[in-house]
This record gives sequence, structure tokens and C-alpha cells, in this order.
Amino acid sequence: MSSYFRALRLVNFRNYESATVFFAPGLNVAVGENAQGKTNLLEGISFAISGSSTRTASDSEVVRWGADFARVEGRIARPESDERRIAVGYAPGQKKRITIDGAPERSLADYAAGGAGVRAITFFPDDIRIVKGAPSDRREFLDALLSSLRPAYANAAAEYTKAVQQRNHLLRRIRDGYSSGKTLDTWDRKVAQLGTEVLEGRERALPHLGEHFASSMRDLYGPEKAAVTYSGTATPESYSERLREAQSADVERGTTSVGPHRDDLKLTLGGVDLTVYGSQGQQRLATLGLKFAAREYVRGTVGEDPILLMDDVMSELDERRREYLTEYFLHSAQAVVSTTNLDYFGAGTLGRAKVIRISGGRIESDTTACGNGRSGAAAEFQRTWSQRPDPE
Ligand SMILES: Nc1ncnc2c1ncn2[C@@H]1O[C@H](COP(=O)(O)OP(=O)(O)OP(=O)(O)O)[C@@H](O)[C@H]1O
Repeated sequence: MSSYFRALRLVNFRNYESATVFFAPGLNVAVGENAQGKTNLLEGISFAISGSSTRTASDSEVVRWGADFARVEGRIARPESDERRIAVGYAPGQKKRITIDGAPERSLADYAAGGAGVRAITFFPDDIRIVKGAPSDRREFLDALLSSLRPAYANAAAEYTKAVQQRNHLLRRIRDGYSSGKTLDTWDRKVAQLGTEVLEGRERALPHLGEHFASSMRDLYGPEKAAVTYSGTATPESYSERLREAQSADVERGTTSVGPHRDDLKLTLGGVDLTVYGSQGQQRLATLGLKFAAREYVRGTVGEDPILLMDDVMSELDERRREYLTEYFLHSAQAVVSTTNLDYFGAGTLGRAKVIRISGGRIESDTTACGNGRSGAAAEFQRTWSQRPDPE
């Protein structure tokens, strides 16, 4: 049995002033009309687990309008060990405060790489950009996945980005006559070392991810072979050399032309490039295929099922695929799936799921097949949630 997310409290998070939600293992369906807070709920779980939003790079966006901080708290049920209490507080202009069982966690990278005791794979409709968007969208997807498994990768990727920015600045100074070309070799050693680390991490993951993507697409789409391959400007072995060879051209252009920051993932279905030629439906299914591949990869790496947070995933799919997804979610350790329409799930499925009804930033009810999930548990949680009216 894998860990799962048992309860969430949101304070001043997006359109939630104060809400407590309980989840069950297996399938949880969050239902409500448009603009009620379903996506915000999924984002809140992911914020609690990873310490950051998957939807925005700007943390201040998650703070409820008019409030001066946001706070999320979670309870993680873990097999054969005590429940873990996690909390993430954020006030604009201040450092984020993260605690695990009440003890401060100083490194966001460590926390994001499983510190909460559970990992999440998210799907938001906008994620289709991973397939149809720019190479940077695909790199971001891959980097976020690898960072959620290894803080060392997260640090190397972040340091590499900074080193390339500084190299670019230096290239322009050399071009404009303000710096000597000799200083470039020193920078290039650092860029090459960090870049090689990033390339090695990606190279290790790709074959596994590719295999899982092919099998997910077989189930989701059909027999045509799907593949994901790395389209790189250099290999880990050749990067240092390639960077040196590119020096004079890079000085002329004022940017770094080789390295993991220029690479891409190529996604194909039956040999056809999905980014360029995929239909909307194929691109959406390939996005899901990538998310399911990521789930298998996480499971294979850490030995535990990540939880699935799936926003409005059922709409735009045909009935056969909705049925497939329903089974998939029912058999996962935990899935929280949002929808405007409960008819997407059959009565039999809903009898085995927990249904959470949301309206206007409030949880109207959360019930399981066996009755009301809030009884007793609510009082127990209310006593142990933090009583402090601030981010920490
Ligand atoms: N920081 C914030 N403070 C207050 N409200 C916010 C904040 N950010 C977003 N909202 C509002 O929260 C509401 C609910 O948004 P959410 O995306 O969760 O809706 P939803 O239930 O997923 O809707 P849909 O079915 O249309 O996707 C929206 O009206 C949005 O404008």
C-alpha cells in the first residue's frame, strides 16, 4: 500500500478563505460548476506536497485577494508509520515557511523531492502545451519530474540556468570589448560541469520514460507506436568540447548555443511528430500519456505510487477513454479528479469513490459510499490543525 493524502486545510489560498477537505485512498471526485474552486483545490494539494504551485511561477498569485498570506496544511497517511503533518505558509516578500511534523524544512528542493512523504503527478488542461508548445515547455516538464526525485538534479538544473545567464552576459561584454576572451574558459568549466550533470540525469531517465510513454499511449490511444526521444545539442561526453568549439560563434551572437537549455524532447505517434502534426485530441492524449509515464517512472524509482491530481481530465474524451481512465483512477493509490459533470462517472464508480462537492470556495460536502467522511475525523483534525492565524 502507498502513502496517500488524507486531509487538507486551506487558509487564504486562492478563493478559499478557510476550508478543510478529507480524501480517501483510490478515487476522489471534486465536483462543482465553473469557477467554484476545483482547480484551486488540486493546486492546494500540490502546493502542500511540493511547496510550490504547478500553475504559476509567482507565489503571490495563490494568496487570496485582499489577504496578506496563504497557508496550506496537509496530513499524509503512510503505511506502517505515523501520519505526517506538513504545512506551507507564504506571505509576499517573505521567505516561504515549510514544516514537516512541526520542524522547519529549510531547503525547498529537498522538500519538493519527497519531503512531504508523498509525490504528486498533476494534469491541468493547460499542460497540453508540453506537447504542442515550445521546447522550453517540454524541458520544464522533464526537469520538474527529475527534480521531484533528486534534489541534486534540481540544484544542478537551477545552478546551470544561472551559469548560462552569466556566461551570456560575459559573451556580450567580450563582444563589446569590455572583457577579455580569456575569462571565458573559467566560466565554461563551470557551465560544462553543471550542464553535464543535467544531461546525465536526463539521459538516464529517457529510456524508461520512453518505454512507459509507449505503453501508456497503447492503452490510451491505440496500437500505433508512440515514442519520446531526446533531441540534444550535445551528449554528456561531448558537451565540454562542443561548448569550447562554439566559443567564437557564441561571442558573436551573445548567447550560448549548445547545452541542455537548448535541447528538446521529440514526441511521435506512428512516426509522426505530435508537436507539429498532432490533432488536438492526439495532443491531449499524449499529454496524459506523458503524465502516466511520469507516474510509472516515479513508481519505479521510489517504489511508491505518486498521487494523481487531474483537473477536468474527462471532458473532451470519448466514452471508451473515459471508462479506461475511470478504471485507471480506481486502481491507483489515490487520484483526485475534478469535473463539472458527475455523469462522466457511472453510478457504480461513484459508489466506490469519494465525492467532494465544491461551491464558491467552500466544501459543501464530502461523502464516501459508506457515508459522511467528515464525521468524527473533522473534530479530530480541527484540534490538531495549527491555530495560528499567520503563514507559520
Ligand atoms: N488569488 C485569488 N484570490 C481569490 N480568488 C481567486 C484567486 N485566484 C483565482 N481566484 C478565483 O477562484 C475562482 C475559482 O477558480 P478555479 O480555477 O478553481 O475554478 P474551477 O472550479 O476549476 O472552474 P472551471 O470549471 O471553470 O475550470 C475563479 O473565479 C478565480 O478567479
